[in-house]
Amino acid sequence: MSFELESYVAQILRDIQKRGIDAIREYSRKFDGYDGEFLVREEEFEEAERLIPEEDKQVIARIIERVREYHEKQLENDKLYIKNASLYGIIYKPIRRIGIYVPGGKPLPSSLIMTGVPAKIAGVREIVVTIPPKDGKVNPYVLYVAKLLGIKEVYKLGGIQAIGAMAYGIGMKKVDKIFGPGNKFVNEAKRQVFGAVGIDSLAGPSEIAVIADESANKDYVLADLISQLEHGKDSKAWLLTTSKELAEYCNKEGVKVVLCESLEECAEKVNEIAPEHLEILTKEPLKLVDLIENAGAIYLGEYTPVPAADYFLGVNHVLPTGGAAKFSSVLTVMDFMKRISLAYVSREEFLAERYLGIRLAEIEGMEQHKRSMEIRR
Ligand SMILES: NC(=O)c1ccc[n+]([C@@H]2O[C@H](COP(=O)([O-])OP(=O)(O)OC[C@H]3O[C@@H](n4cnc5c(N)ncnc54)[C@H](O)[C@@H]3O)[C@@H](O)[C@H]2O)c1
Ligand SMILES: N[C@H](CO)Cc1c[nH]c[nH+]1
Ligand SMILES: [Zn+2]
Repeated sequence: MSFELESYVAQILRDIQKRGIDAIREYSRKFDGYDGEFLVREEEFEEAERLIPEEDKQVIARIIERVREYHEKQLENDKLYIKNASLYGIIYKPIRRIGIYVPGGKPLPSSLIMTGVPAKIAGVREIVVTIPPKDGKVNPYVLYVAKLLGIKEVYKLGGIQAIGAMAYGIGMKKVDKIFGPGNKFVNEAKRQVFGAVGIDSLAGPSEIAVIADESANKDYVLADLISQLEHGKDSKAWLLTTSKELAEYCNKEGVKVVLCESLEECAEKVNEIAPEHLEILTKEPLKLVDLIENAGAIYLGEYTPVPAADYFLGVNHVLPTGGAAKFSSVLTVMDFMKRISLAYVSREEFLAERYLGIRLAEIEGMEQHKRSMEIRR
């Protein structure tokens, strides 16, 4: 992230905090050419539903089913155990109110499926969606997906102003955590509002890295690299290969080609990049997986191209970019939940073990902590 981008976004967010809805309206006019009501009306949902052909409704239903099937397996049970008649553990609770940003430069209903489905599985009660309008309207497929998922609060808001509105509660009730991908402005705004709200990850402009050897189909490799560049000029594509012929074939605008001595060297370079997606198209792709430490998602073999994962495999396509895969992960159901630690201690354990706490309180000079443990009978 550049210093210019950071200060540009900070200035807009500060203005939104200071001037509230007036600033939101102004930026909406300026960046999205929109000057109307932000909240989508029931008639607009109905109109969107009418516009969608029956076959597309079936495609969407089937994709939602596949995404649901994959994500349901991620739901974790509370982890509790009993020791000395005491109860210890971790319990999970859904976040109460979340905001989902749906990209709208090129509207991506698939991104609402990828965020809305796991949110529902987690049991989130209140879901707000924002998406930049085009010619004053929200993409009908996005509204249709929202309707299928039971999401009623959809706002015609995009970019930094959408993130500011959700984070500071302007023109809507404030959310607890913001989810969803977006361009560099959205991503930087999410980074800056972290603290006022939670965020899922830094899921910015799309990226792909491919590790391939001489066994890979050249056309497949090139098509996959170029697929992610289609998202926009900030997207990135790297090819790491041991094949000179493939390197030459894929040496096209926007593709950074790195010719390596070995597949191990390819893996090392990938770990430095920490790409959003990594495809491995080698004779034995599974053998390389152990060497990869940093990637948002790893897809193996000829029949797992990134676009398949973007749309229908069921795996989540909201992934960290810009090197954030070094410290964060693909979106899962558990990102929509909080962990709460739980303990219910028995008298006998407390009395037998409290000398530990009392001594540590003495070491730290915490008289009142010590007293709280000492006075119990
Ligand atoms: N990492 C992931 O998981 C993932 C998944 C899907 C999509 N993506 C990425 O999401 C992005 C979607 O981008 P998009 O542009 O299509 O939609 P977007 O909704 O993210 O951004 C469009 C909005 O940006 C704002 N904007 C544009 N120019 C601006 C400017 N100069 N100053 C301030 N605000 C400005 C406008 O409000 C506009 O509505 C792509 O980069 C794509 O690669 C990432
Ligand atoms: N490739 C994107 C994630 O970086 C997801 C997506 C949505 N639509 C098309 N592609
Ligand atoms: Zn994509």
